[in-house]
Amino acid sequence: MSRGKSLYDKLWEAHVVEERPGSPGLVYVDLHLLHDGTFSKAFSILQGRGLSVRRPGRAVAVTDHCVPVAGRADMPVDRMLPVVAGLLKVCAEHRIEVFGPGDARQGIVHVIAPELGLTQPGFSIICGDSHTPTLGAFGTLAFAVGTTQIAHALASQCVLVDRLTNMRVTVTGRLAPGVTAKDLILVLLARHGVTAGKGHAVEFTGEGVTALSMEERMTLCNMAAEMGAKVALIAPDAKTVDYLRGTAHAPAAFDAAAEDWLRWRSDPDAGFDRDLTISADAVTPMVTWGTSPDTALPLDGRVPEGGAEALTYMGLTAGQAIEGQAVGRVFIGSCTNARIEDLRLAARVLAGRQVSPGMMLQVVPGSVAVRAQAEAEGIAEVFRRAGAQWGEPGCGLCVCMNGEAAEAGEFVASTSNRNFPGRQGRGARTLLMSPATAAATAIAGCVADPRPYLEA
Ligand SMILES: CC(C)[C@H](C(=O)O)[C@@H](O)C(=O)O
Ligand code: SF4
Repeated sequence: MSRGKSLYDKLWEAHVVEERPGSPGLVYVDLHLLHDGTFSKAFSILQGRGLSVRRPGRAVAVTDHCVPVAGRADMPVDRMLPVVAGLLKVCAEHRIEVFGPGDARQGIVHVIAPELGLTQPGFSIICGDSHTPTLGAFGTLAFAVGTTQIAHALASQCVLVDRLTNMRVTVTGRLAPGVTAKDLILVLLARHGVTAGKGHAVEFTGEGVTALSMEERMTLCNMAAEMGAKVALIAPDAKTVDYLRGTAHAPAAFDAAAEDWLRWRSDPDAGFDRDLTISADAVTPMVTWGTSPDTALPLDGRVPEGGAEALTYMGLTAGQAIEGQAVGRVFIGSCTNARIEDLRLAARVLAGRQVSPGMMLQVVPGSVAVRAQAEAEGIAEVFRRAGAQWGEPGCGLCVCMNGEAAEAGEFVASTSNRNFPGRQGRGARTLLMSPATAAATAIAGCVADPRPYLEA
């Protein structure tokens, strides 16, 4: 009996140019996103082969990984890391549009691509960055590529990629107040591990997903990458259409396009190779204790036995409570949680309060647009009054590719997506959590539950 097609199958079939049994498929790329963290070698390959960029108008570049996020306002580009000027130069040479420092469209690639309406349902988008599945929240076939594939795509507007199998994660129920999409994905990771989505395109579906805002959906799809998923997907609906309406790159015939977008969904009888279900009602605020994103536990949990190496790195003891763990620095930022709703939530916790003495709280908005919005809404002022550093858009302390880093041994409460050893500085200890929990932690000086602050 023939079974229906999944959203992934449909997107694949709409973009695959050539497919032979046992070989990767040749997939056409509607949009190629480039950033300052991974472009350089790919352009060298191109140059070495004497090739030019086939469709410069179908590529967009942005500086995010390597730009400073503090004191940037009047800084000349040549005082930043050389790679920043390098990206601007190579893009000028190849006539690729680039959003550099000072550009109103600048921000973290996965934040600006949706914000500008560059991400649309039914598109195929690639980027040399593992968190590209974030864009799948729009029903977009978005996936990460490596250096060679970047070069191939620049030269041909196509990439060779293996077809994935289908996985479905059904989310029932709804998240409780003070509990976020970040907590939901951390529960999924804790339960199913960092390889749960390996080889699969993961479609999130169910009441718990439709109830999420577009920004929360992006958080979910962003960290599907931590489950090993190359592609994450959510079927477009009215919220998707509303989000994209009025964006800079929204189609001119918007209503007709929107109608077309809504057909991007899995058939009711589509088959999935793996099926998981999770209840959103039961999710509570989560925090990681170890050195991979699946080492997550509820705030009232205790650090588990085992994982001796992780415990040594983290300086934690099996059996200890995680709530109340002292923290030196809080980072609210990254492509996981630096959109306006994340900042609004953090500001609700911080309003009228002060960060704990000696605590460093850095708030780094995901884009220039998010930053301006936060200024306009008075949220930036809430952060400043609380004693936070209010940064300029970029990846910043999420990955430390811009020269900034936390200190060895320092505990960093972070709204980012990875807690690998050395990720936020050599010897630095990352605790992943939601923006609400991070804000509460900044006030308390130790890992703290945001819910009492939100109720008060
Ligand atoms: C620099 C880049 C290649 C890297 C990625 O691919 O994800 C970075 O964004 C990260 O989050 O680790
Ligand atoms: S914010 Fe972090 S996870 Fe996201 S693209 Fe930048 S470095 Fe990667």
